[in-house]
Amino acid sequence: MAELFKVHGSDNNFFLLDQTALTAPLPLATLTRLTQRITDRHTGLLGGADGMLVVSADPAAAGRMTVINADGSIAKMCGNGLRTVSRYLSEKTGAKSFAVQTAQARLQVHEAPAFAEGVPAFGVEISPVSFAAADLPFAQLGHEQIIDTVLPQLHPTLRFTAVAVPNPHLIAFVDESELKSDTLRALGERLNAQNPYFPEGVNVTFAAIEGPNTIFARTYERGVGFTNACGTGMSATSLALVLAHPEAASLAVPLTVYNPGGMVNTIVHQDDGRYWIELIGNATVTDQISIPEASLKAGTFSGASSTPTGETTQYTNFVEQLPYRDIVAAV
Ligand SMILES: N[C@H](CCC[C@H](N)C(=O)O)C(=O)O
Repeated sequence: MAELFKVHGSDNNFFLLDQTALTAPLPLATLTRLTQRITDRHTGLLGGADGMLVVSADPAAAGRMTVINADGSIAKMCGNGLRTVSRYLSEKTGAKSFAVQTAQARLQVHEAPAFAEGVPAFGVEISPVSFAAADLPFAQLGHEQIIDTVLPQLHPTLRFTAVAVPNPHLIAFVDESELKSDTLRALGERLNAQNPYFPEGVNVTFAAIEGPNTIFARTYERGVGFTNACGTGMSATSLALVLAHPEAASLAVPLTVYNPGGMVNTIVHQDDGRYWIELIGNATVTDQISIPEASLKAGTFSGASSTPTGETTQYTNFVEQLPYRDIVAAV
């Protein structure tokens, strides 16, 4: 029997598979098929998920994380997922601070103080950061870089920032009524269908500034649709906030980012002219799954059986006392 875990960061939920525990690693095509099936919200396992996190061996890091979106596309990174992979590797190796290899970068991670009883937390590095059109990519918008800029092709008045961290993100700061409206869905759907502006799709985040160093963020994700939270999205939004709204946030000062699934802290750093963001938040394991390795090899989850860990209750208690539950109820 092989083992799988259902995990989440800010309720952005995933299946986590450690390939090193299998008799042989699965080919990418099998992993993709398995992800599409197991994450399906109607026919998948345990109500499906937003994607799959695959852990493999790496010669220069505690492990390597591959991120597969629910639709089978590959993501360059996943901030909420990396916290759960960090917890998994920390419990496996005993290390509290180490590096994890991702598609484009080797990122530093560390255990952080728990957010609440039974709500363990990890801090992860989000980098590299780029505003270059080629790195998102975007085209035909009339700009080399998009920082706090009106893009009439997309919306008559909203001001956008586009940044790769390295996942591609498009961000707008909006008021709470716009945050709750259907504008985000319409824009997310449009920019993730065939379109001339973001030919490879883009994660779209709307955020409301709630006070000094405090925002509420919602993301429509490339390859998934609406998720409860997007870790790289909240990190990119924190950087956009520092650049576009210096009255609300500054470099090196912790920010609190609320989201429909919970909250995280972020710190935007600039070292030697290079931006990077620290993302700190829960790393929760909700279920332990045992599954025949033959099923995994066939790209299916037949014969899987699961046991809840009990962490869901503690996480729910933590989330219920957070502010802005009225926004969560509305979106
Ligand atoms: N939810 C993830 C990001 C997934 C990104 C993905 N949707 C893409 O860029 O393809 C996070 O916590 O950072």
